Amino acid sequence: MEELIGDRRVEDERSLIKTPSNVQTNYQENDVPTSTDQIQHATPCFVYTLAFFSALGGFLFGYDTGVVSGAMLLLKREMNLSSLWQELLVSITVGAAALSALAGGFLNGLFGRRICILLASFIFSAGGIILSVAQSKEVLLCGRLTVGLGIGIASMTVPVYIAEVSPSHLRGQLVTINTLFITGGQFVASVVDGVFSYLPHDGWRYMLGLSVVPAVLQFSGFLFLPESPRWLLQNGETQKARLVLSQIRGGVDVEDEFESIRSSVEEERNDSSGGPVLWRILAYAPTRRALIVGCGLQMFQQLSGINTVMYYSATIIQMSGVQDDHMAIWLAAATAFTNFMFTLVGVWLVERVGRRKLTLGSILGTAVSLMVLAAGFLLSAQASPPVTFHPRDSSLHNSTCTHYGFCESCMLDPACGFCYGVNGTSVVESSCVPVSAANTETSAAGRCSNGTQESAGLFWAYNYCPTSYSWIVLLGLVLYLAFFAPGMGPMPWTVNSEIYPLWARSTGNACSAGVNWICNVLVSLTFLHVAQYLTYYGAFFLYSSLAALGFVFVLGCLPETKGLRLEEIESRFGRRLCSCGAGGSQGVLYSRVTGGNHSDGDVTDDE
Ligand SMILES: O[C@H]1[C@H](O)[C@@H](O)[C@H](O)[C@@H](O)[C@H]1O
Repeated sequence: MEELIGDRRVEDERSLIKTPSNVQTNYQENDVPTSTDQIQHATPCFVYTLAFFSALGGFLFGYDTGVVSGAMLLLKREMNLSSLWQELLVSITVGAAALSALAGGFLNGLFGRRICILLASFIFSAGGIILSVAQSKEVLLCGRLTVGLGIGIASMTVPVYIAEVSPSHLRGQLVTINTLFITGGQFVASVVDGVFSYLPHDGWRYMLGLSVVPAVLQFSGFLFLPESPRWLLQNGETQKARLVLSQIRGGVDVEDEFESIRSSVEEERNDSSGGPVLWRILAYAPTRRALIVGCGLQMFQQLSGINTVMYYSATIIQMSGVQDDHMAIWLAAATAFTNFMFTLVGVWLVERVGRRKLTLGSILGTAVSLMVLAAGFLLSAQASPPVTFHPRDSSLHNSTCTHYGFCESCMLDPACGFCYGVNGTSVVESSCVPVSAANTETSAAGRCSNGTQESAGLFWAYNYCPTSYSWIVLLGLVLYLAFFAPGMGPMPWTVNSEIYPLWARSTGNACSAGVNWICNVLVSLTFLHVAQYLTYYGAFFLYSSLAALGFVFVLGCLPETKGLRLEEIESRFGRRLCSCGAGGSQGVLYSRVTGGNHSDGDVTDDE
């Protein structure tokens, strides 16, 4: 019986999905457009407006996490920041995001999605203002903490809100647009960093303060936008929910959809055994499995090293011989742009190939490109130029840097850099010397204390070594972004927004977003140490193995949710998922739910 109902719902839903064949058949049979057809053709602009204003939260998430690297270059000079303070200013935002994402689950359940988005944009605006007027590093810290609180709430609320207001055939695409806005925010931040890095003073105030503009835009927009109809129904505001649903669907008949939400809310109410939501999620097998899948995806997203690769992109590019600082900033902007463009590919693919195939292809490609990156670093390390020149400067005698025999070991010590000359294509007269405490672009003493002096044939390499294998590293970087950005970038957010039943949605998303931010902090804080112990190629081999592990996880645990109504997705987690491969019990589950019909490239294609 249960299975029959499941079949009917999927059939109903499938007829709502726009495919040339079903639209045409309806017209031929009835001659009069049905309400289903109207839904197809009239995906109302209102849904896009809602998605746009919500995704501004994603933009701010991307902007505020991306802008700091460029701002830091100026801040450390103008505010005389020690490396501890620099690290604090970067990581406090991510740490605060982790905490507020976790708290966001509670706030979402209590006050609704709309209030939480309003709250996040208010916090973003406040944070931007604090940062742009800061006169001391303590105030800066306070501003960075504030924006972190905004990022955490936005990162878990926005995907949920978009998923809840979208029609199912567009849901994946619209939620993925939020990640497009995240990567768009990171790209805009890198351009803003580039532009304001030319200002002699206070460029960082503009960089950090500009986030107020989208924040105020989002706040003003959301004053007029509605609450999610699903949350309204769950909180007993039935009439309002019906009104909002029909407004969002452009006035077409929403009775079917409304009834399906209502019956699932009622079922949940009757089944509800009480106790804290997290406990109920863990105690009920389908939601427990959903939580494992959601948190696992978020964990593997971060463990495959996206933020390290993005952060490290400027150095990777410098390895290829770009010495000029401004040039490196612009090339880092090109990396962010590549990330953005490939996320766009994800928006295009998600409703065509589905979440599962997209994630599988993406994580496999990510693992392989991390291997390419690692191989590039390995070859560069093996060809690392030796130290051939030992300056007599007395201030260098006590430095550990002078003990290193090769550029590779010199570069792995954050206190040292490599000063070298070039004769044709070979490195000559190279020395390992301490880096200046105030500015990593120069050495503390010796020939490179004035930075790069290309006219004198002298070069300063901090954090990298001159190598002829840099093209392999560059290739690895581009491949990495091409594979990661369409799938592993957006899918963890998209999948999480849809796999939990309504009663568990806020808490489930809060936990998985929390896992994302915690793993983000872990990876970025440990990267330098990992690189020191394992060297760069070791670190990237490690990320590659973690991504490979992620592939196995996705293969065994992630069901396809494309095209299903939110209320139907719970059934996908009703059977054991994680012990099976694509042909295991998951395959059985798929054919039951879909009645074994594989047509239209719909929900069945992953058996
Ligand atoms: O999905 C996003 C995206 O991939 C970003 O580029 C990355 O910085 C974030 O950490 C991630 O959550």
